[in-house]
This record gives sequence, structure tokens and C-alpha cells, in this order.
Amino acid sequence: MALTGKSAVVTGAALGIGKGLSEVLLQNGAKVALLDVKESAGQSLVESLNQQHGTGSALFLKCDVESEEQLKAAFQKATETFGGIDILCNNAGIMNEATWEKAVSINLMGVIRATYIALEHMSKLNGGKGGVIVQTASLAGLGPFPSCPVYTATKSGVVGFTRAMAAASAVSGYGIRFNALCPTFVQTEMITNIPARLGQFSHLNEVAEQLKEKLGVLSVSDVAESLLELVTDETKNGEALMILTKGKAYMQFPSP
Ligand SMILES: NC(=O)C1=CN([C@@H]2O[C@H](COP(=O)(O)OP(=O)(O)OC[C@H]3O[C@@H](n4cnc5c(N)ncnc54)[C@H](O)[C@@H]3O)[C@@H](O)[C@H]2O)C=CC1
Ligand SMILES: CCCCCC(=O)/C=C/C=C\C=C\C=C\[C@@H](O)[C@@H](O)CCCC(=O)O
Repeated sequence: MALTGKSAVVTGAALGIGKGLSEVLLQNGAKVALLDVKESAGQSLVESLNQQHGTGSALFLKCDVESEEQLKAAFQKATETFGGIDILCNNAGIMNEATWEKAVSINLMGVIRATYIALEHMSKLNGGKGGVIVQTASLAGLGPFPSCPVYTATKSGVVGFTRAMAAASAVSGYGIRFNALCPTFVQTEMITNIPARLGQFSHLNEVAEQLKEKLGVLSVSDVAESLLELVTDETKNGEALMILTKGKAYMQFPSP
């Protein structure tokens, strides 16, 4: 899929990885609706992006992925503004074991919620053009991260959901590809003050620090560049792309 003239929705787009994903999509010719709860950061980012890429290239919509109503309104506005949706990046997420129910609601349920709303706009069975949906999962979705069991569960669920939706789409004829980004640590706000985010597992902070030391830390652009591969390569469906400091690799899942 070439990106020129395509339209994307990115959740959690005001900061961090979502900001990087939005920027790389715009740099490659797509128009982007940036969804986030951080209204001030989102609005000022979109003003800057429109100055760089031309008025109307980027749109900010205040949206909490925990809200079905807000997601439906945001997707409707994006469709009306851009004439359709070709790409969805389900990126919004938190890591906080002390508020683990919220993490489940945002990281897993938010991905499911946004995906199902996107199907209404994107699926060829609903008159849509098809397209691609990319989830920002995590390396923690491919193997247990002892310091944050619920975060691990949400990301494992995102990987499983992505692979199942990829298969369902292929059989159903949605015309939509589903893939997951699985980065290691990335230099964003999420990895600042990790001990305060571990809740009852704060005694395992050293485990997290040792993993961070061992695996290293990516830049946002490392992740953003990897998105392009999953969006533009029409052969990619049901993939989990591991992004490590030593390079990238597609996860090879054991067949039953
Ligand atoms: N930073 C890291 O080391 C890694 C992060 N990830 C994942 O990448 C994604 C983005 O994380 P980062 O950019 O690192 O975090 P971040 O904290 O820098 O940015 C997250 C963005 O999502 C937004 N957000 C949070 N809850 C929301 C909600 N309910 N509705 C809408 N927007 C919401 C925040 O306002 C923020 O703009 C997350 O899903 C995270 O789990 C995956 C692997 C590594
Ligand atoms: C601590 C909060 C991080 C939140 C952001 C995020 O998603 C970061 C993930 C970074 C790395 C995840 C690594 C997971 C590794 C597991 O696969 C583990 O089982 C690997 C164990 C490797 C080892 O040598 O012990």
C-alpha cells in the first residue's frame, strides 16, 4: 500500500510512539487523525504538523479509547474529513500495575473497541475500502515481563487478538490486514519512574532495570520506521514484528 492519499487514525498520538507513528505516516503522504486524551499536547502537535505538511494534513480529536461513544464520534469525524479510513494504529496504552483494571481497559479492551468500530468504516463487507490495522503491542506480549504481569497479559492479549483477527479477516473477506509491533523499551514517558508504576510488584524493579540494561532502549523513530513495513507490504498479515536494539525480526509462532 502506497501511503500517498491514504488516511490514518492513530490512538495515543499526542506523545511518544503515537506521535512518531503519526509523523512518519504524514512524511510518507498520508493524512492522519490523531486521537488522544491529552488535548493541549495534541492540538499543539497538530498545528505544528499542519505547518510542516500542509493545512488539513493532520486533525486532532480528543478521544478516550475507554469510551465507545468518543471512539465512534472520532472515527465518524475522521471519515467525514478524509473521505474514509485506510490505516488504524491502535497505539494508546499505559503501564501501571497499581491501576491494572485501567490498563486492561485501555491496552486490551481499547484495542478491541477501536478495531470493531474501525471495521464499520474499513471492512469491504461494510462498503469500505479495506486497509491495515497495526497494534502497538510490546516485546512483553511475546514473553512474560515479571515486574508487570497485567501489562504482560494485556500485550499478550493484543498479540493474540491481532493474529486471530488477521485469520478472521482473510476468511471473511474484510480486505483488512492485521499486524502487531512488538518493541523492546522505547525512550518515552512510559519508562520514566518505572518503580512508581509497578504497584505490588515494586520489589521487582531491579528485574525491570536489568532487562532494560540487557535489551537496551530504542528511539521512537526506530519504532516508527518499522510501522512502514507493516503498512506498505501487502503480504504482511498476522505478523508480530519484534523490534530490538540489535535489529528486527518476525516472531515465529509454534504451530499446534
Ligand atoms: N515505551 C516503551 O518502552 C514501550 C511502549 N509500548 C507501547 O507503546 C504504546 C505507546 O506508549 P508510549 O508512547 O511509550 O507511552 P506514552 O505514555 O509516552 O504515550 C502514550 C499516549 O497514549 C495516550 N493515552 C493514554 N491513555 C489513553 C486513552 N485512554 N485514550 C487515548 N489516549 C490515551 C497518552 O495520553 C499518551 O499521549 C503503548 O501501547 C505502550 O504499551 C510498547 C513497547 C515499549
Ligand atoms: C517496565 C515497563 C515497560 C513498559 C513498556 C514496554 O512494553 C517495554 C517492554 C520492554 C521489554 C520487554 C521484554 C520482555 C521480555 C520477556 O520476553 C522475557 O520473558 C524475556 C526474558 C529475557 C531474559 O533474558 O530474562
